[in-house]
Parts: sequence; structure tokens; C-alpha cells
Amino acid sequence: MPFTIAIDGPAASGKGTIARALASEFGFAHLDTGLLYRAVGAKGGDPVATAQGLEPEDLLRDDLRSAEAGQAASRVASIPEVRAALLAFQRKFARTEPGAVLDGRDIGTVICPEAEVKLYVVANYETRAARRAAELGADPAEMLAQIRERDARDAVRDVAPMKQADDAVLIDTSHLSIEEAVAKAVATVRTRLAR
Ligand SMILES: Nc1ncnc2c1ncn2[C@@H]1O[C@H](COP(=O)(O)OP(=O)(O)O)[C@@H](O)[C@H]1O
Ligand SMILES: Nc1ccn([C@@H]2O[C@H](COP(=O)(O)OP(=O)(O)O)[C@@H](O)[C@H]2O)c(=O)n1
Repeated sequence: MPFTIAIDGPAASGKGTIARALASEFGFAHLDTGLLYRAVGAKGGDPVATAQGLEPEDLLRDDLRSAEAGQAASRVASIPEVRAALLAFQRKFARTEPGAVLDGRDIGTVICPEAEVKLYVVANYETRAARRAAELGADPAEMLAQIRERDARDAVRDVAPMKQADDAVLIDTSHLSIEEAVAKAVATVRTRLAR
């Protein structure tokens, strides 16, 4: 049976950083599910048709990490048919042997409700805006406004809203270094593996 790790949380909280580190530590595959929504938003056209016809090379565009692509992703992500079109691929990926790490907004709640480990990664707004601004070379105040807008949209949508699963372990990275945050996540996974 494959081992699935589900990581959710708001924008720029450190999900991807932890997901990549866990995948490397345990030899698991990693899927950044936000890239799927970013690719749909960036490609344009009718979002439902774009999601239904998404190709692997669409995920290789070099502009998907931009703030604009993040905003476009969050808009198409509220369309139920877009989410439905991306569901089967994510569920199949989650069954990769010997294990898979998926990070996004609805992994522990909708995509992989049976995941062996669920993490919900958060950090305060100022910290997230500062980290994303440093990453993109952007203005922190502008990043703060965009992150607030995106979080609000992601949390209130009707389908698969961003929220902590009841059985998810909360990791607040606001005052943790990357090493400290990763160590907490690794310890959580090791405890579950030892059961
Ligand atoms: N604990 C941390 N301390 C400092 N910087 C961090 C920490 N976690 C992540 N970062 C940095 O913050 C930015 C956003 O992290 P990322 O993992 O991409 O978040 P997410 O996947 O939640 O959007 C990246 O530049 C990353 O290197
Ligand atoms: N599983 C997911 C992943 C992302 N998304 C959407 O895609 C957008 C971009 O996600 P992301 O994970 O790449 O964003 P960051 O947290 O890296 O800034 C989010 O704001 C959500 O609207 C989603 O709805 N469900």
C-alpha cells in the first residue's frame, strides 16, 4: 500500500518547502498541485476546457510561479468543473509507490481524505508576504494584499474550500527556520511510520 502525505495551508506558508524535503527524506514522489491550477489560469481560454485538456508540458511554463499566475489560479480554482477535471490525476499520483507527497488546499479534505499523514502549514500574513516578496523580488505590501485576497477567495469558495482537516497536524512556520519546520514534519511522519 502506498503511503500518502497530504499538505495544505494558505499561500506562501511553506507547504512546498516542507513537501519537497519530505519527498527527498523518504524517497517519495512530490506533486505541487497548485501548479495544475496555475497552468490552467496561465493558459487562458475557457478554464474548464483548458483543465480537461491539460498536457504535461503545460506544467513546464517558466511563468507559473509569478504572482499573476497565482491570482489567475485562485480564480479558476473556484470553478467546480475545473477541480473535477484535475481530480483523477491527483488521486492517481497519490497512489505512487512507495509513497507520495501532495501539497495544495484540499489534499487532506477532498483529494486524499485517507492520507496516512496530514499537515496543515500556516504562518502569519506579514511573514508570508515578506517571504514571497523576497522570493519574487516584489513589494511586500503588494504581496500582502494579493495573499489576503487569494486566501479569502480560497477559504470561502463552495467547492473544496481551504481548511484544516480534523486529523491534520498544524505546523506554524512563522517563527521557525526552514530546518526547524522540516524537522517537525519529518518527526510527524516518522511517528506515523513507526505505528
Ligand atoms: N520556515 C521558513 N523560514 C523561512 N523561509 C521559508 C520558510 N518556509 C518557506 N520559506 C520560504 O518562503 C517562501 C514560500 O515558501 P513555499 O514553500 O514556496 O510556500 P508555499 O508552498 O506554501 O507557497 C519560499 O521562498 C521559501 O523558501
Ligand atoms: N489543491 C489546490 C492547490 C491550489 N489551489 C489554488 O491554486 C492557487 C495557487 O496555489 P499554490 O499552492 O501554487 O500557491 P502558493 O501557496 O504557492 O502561493 C491557490 O491560491 C488556490 O486557489 C487549489 O485551489 N487547490
